[in-house]
Amino acid sequence: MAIAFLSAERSKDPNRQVGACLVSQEGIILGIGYNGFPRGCSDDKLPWAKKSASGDPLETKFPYVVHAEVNAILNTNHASAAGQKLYVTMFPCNECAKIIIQSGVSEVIYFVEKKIDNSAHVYVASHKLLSMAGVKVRKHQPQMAQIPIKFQEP
Ligand SMILES: O=c1ccn([C@H]2C[C@H](O)[C@@H](COP(=O)(O)O)O2)c(=O)[nH]1
Ligand SMILES: [Zn+2]
Repeated sequence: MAIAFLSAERSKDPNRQVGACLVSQEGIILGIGYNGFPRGCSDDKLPWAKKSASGDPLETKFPYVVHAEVNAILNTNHASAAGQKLYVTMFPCNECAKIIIQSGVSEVIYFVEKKIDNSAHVYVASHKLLSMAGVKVRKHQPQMAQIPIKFQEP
């Protein structure tokens, strides 16, 4: 989970930084991801807005951003995601739940569940899909409140 949080730090989303880390049953890190625009799509040329004044959805981030869970699975090195565990800083949306299921991930460990707003149905659908598909889901029980990182003096 610490790696997922460190990965989230790389997200340019001003409103929500999400990180994910795919880990083998033996604890080997297989893939890391955070929410961001696709390769080659500039962070400065696409909108990070959550809402647009004009109401045009193309002026928001949603049509363009790749979710952290998808990036972690796609960034997986040679190993398959099947049977592995996905640590994610926020409970996955329904679209990520579909990718998680189809890639064969066996367990999702999440840190927080998004505060229910107008997208509540999305997370209800996630729970329904993951449960029906037999993917284990649990909330992470942190052992510490922060990740102390001390960079060694050169
Ligand atoms: O499953 C998910 C759901 C959302 N995200 C990312 C995608 C966006 O960059 C933000 C959206 O959060 P808002 O609170 O609506 O700003 O979160 C993700 O990576 N995975
Ligand atoms: Zn998602």
